[in-house]
Amino acid sequence: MLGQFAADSSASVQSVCKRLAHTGEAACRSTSAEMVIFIWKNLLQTTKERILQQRRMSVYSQAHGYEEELIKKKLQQFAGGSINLTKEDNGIGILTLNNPKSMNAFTGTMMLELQEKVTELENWKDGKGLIIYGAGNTFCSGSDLNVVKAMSKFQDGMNMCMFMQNTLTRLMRLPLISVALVQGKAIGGGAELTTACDFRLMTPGSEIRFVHKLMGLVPGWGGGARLVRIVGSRAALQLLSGATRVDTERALHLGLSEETLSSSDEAGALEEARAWLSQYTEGPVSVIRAAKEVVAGGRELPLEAALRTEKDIFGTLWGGPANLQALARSLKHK
Ligand SMILES: C[C@@H](C(=O)O)C(=O)SCCNC(=O)CCNC(=O)[C@H](O)C(C)(C)COP(=O)(O)OP(=O)(O)OC[C@H]1O[C@@H](n2cnc3c(N)ncnc32)[C@H](O)[C@@H]1OP(=O)(O)O
Repeated sequence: MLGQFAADSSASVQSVCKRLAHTGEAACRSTSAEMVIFIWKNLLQTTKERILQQRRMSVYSQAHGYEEELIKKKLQQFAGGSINLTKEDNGIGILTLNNPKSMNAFTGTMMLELQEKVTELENWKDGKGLIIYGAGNTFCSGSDLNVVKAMSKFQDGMNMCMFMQNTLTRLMRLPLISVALVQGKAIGGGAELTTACDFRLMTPGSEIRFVHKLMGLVPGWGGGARLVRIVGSRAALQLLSGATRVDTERALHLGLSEETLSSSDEAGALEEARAWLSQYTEGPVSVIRAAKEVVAGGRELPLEAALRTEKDIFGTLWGGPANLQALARSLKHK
């Protein structure tokens, strides 16, 4: 957390320095006390803008009775595993769920780390794509059952639900084309996490299963609402009320998975997933990110709002470098 704050603050300082460079002349005339106040004001403003942007991307705030600091403190008590992020030069991020002794079940600290990594991805301006996969040849078995048992009080459950919905909604809204690489099992919250990605790729023998009914529950990480949008309400109702095991064949049939990969091992499957994703991430960063943003708007907003969003995003590209270069090349799309 502190590390992230330091990184964010340093990014903010850099951005303030850039602004200072632009207004260098005026700043030079200031006394040093005025300079300090100026830097602090800018730093505060940048931090405020970042927090506001995160709120806009989230679903719940204090107004909904959501107590973020309280739930963060509680989650901190359940340590274990990690969420790792590597950002490759080709603009593809690799997010690893790493708790193989529990089939990558989410401990409390993993939930917190996921939120931190999503923030990091929101600030990654060169990113185009994201692959999420689990360590040890399996995707994720949902919440750590020890956490579920310890958080059985109503308000804890509600806060954890809102925490995970906020994080997964921000993940879904990233301007990156995202893929869940499902090896082994994606169970409960693990199945829900796959629905926060734009695409799912499965390896032979893997399965996605919403087991919530068997626990006397329904999805709470937003996986129910997203599943309806992916497979339609009839199939979603069958998968939830039947706690149905969705194998690779059924997932393809339902449109839940794009493709069954040929490799079962981690390295091979990751390589295949990278190759699959690169079909869509090749090209200028601004254009790929804009394509995802247009689709995200179309997926979530009422038509008029989506159209206006599309216009705004179009406006960021029209007459821009990628557009002018393409025009100069007089391309024919044969
Ligand atoms: C409510 C919902 C949500 O929050 O929205 C949730 O996600 S609740 C969580 C929903 N998920 C579940 O209920 C999954 C419960 N687990 C299972 O059904 C099973 O473990 C499978 C995931 C199908 C794997 O079975 P398999 O026979 O292949 O392996 P296994 O059972 O020996 O599991 C390997 C080790 O991982 C642990 N393990 C597996 N899933 C776990 C989980 N969710 N929390 C904590 N530990 C877990 C097992 O206890 C075992 O540890 P030891 O070797 O030490 O014994």
